[in-house]
Amino acid sequence: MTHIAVIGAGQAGSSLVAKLRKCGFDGEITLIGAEKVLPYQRPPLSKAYLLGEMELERLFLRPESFYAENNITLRLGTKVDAIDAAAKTLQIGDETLSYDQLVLTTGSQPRHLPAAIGGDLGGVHVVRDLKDVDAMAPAVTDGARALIVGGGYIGLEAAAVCAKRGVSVTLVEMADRILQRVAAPETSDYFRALHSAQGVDIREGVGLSHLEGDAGKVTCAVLADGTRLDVDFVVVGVGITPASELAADAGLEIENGIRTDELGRTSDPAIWAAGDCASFPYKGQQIRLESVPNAIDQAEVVAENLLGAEKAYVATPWFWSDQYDVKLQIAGLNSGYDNVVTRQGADGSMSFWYYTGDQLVAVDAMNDPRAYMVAKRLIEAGKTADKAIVADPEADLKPLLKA
Ligand SMILES: NC(=O)c1ccc[n+]([C@@H]2O[C@H](COP(=O)([O-])OP(=O)(O)OC[C@H]3O[C@@H](n4cnc5c(N)ncnc54)[C@H](O)[C@@H]3O)[C@@H](O)[C@H]2O)c1
Repeated sequence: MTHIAVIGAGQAGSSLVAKLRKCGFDGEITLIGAEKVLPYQRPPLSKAYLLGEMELERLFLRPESFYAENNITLRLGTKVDAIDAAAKTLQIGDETLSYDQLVLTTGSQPRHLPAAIGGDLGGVHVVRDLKDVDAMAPAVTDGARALIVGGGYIGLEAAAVCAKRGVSVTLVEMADRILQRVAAPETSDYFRALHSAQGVDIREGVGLSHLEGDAGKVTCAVLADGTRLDVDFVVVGVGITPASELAADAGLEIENGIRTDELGRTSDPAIWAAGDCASFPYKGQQIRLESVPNAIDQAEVVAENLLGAEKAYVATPWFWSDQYDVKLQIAGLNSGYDNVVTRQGADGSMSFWYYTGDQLVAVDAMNDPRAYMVAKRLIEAGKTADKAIVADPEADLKPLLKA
């Protein structure tokens, strides 16, 4: 019987095995995950779960019974030590497990601050896994003082939760503006103002020099400009690196993560990859997307291709982030844009529409689901939006879809 093994039991791995069964695959499936918990959703970790407003069980993507009922062997708390691509086996401690097809959905690892600058002190937290948030949550109390390093999604979402809990927050962003990896300056300005209004002290263009501690626990942060801040805890949100070591050691091609073709196949014909760890061709580039929608969509396409569909993965990038009562929704990738149209919506909602010439390439929408939905559909269809209509707050956007 054909055996498909999947390494990595996160969003991509869980979606992939479910899709295999949905497509009628009746061979053997093994889903291997290093963490001991059932596959869970990560987005609530830096929001509702950190706030203590979401139970652990509600994080699980599927109940345990799902895997049993679908005859999927779940091997949690299991670390794969090596892949022997020639022999088509996995080394797990003393055990050797054979596969016919292998999928790598190994995700990514958070970057840590180096130990040399105090990154290993107690009270210094990353936000990636359940255990990270469980370790940090008790520190998030009224009156505590926090330094957040990094003004990306993790840093800003953590800042919002901390501020809501009465923590006094300073956030340092090394680049000249927050959210520079994912959004344009207009959106950075919007979120800077939002956080400032909640009392978060955002400092851009300044990095962290080092952390100081007492009895192994962080007490003080020294910024690159010499500023000293007394702190009770530190949140580190300085990005992630794709988990590609196993693949590299197995001799697979690595390029910005595990390199795949448009089908999701790596340089070894029996090994596939999907999610945060995988790079794939997109409009002439080899890109990697760090998002839940990408993890699901790519994994599902790989599942179909494992069964012979030969279907190219066509990414339609979209992202979201919740901060305070603002929902940011992003459609498309704004790389290469050269002009922006601002649309003021009702009740303080807003959207920024990015164009290359007259071609719409991306939209950031704040509390404006309609603008987001219309833009996403236009971008997916390769269409554009008349700038005068976009800029007119009274104009209905829906007719743009019919243009
Ligand atoms: N809502 C969402 O979509 C969401 C929410 C949380 C996390 N995530 C994902 O989790 C991953 C990690 O998020 P993240 O925010 O850590 O990564 P990120 O790459 O989005 O942001 C990291 C930020 O840290 C800054 N930085 C790096 N080194 C620094 C330093 N030494 N001092 C100060 N600033 C520094 C960078 O300039 C960058 O702005 C990403 O893939 C992200 O997309 C997504």
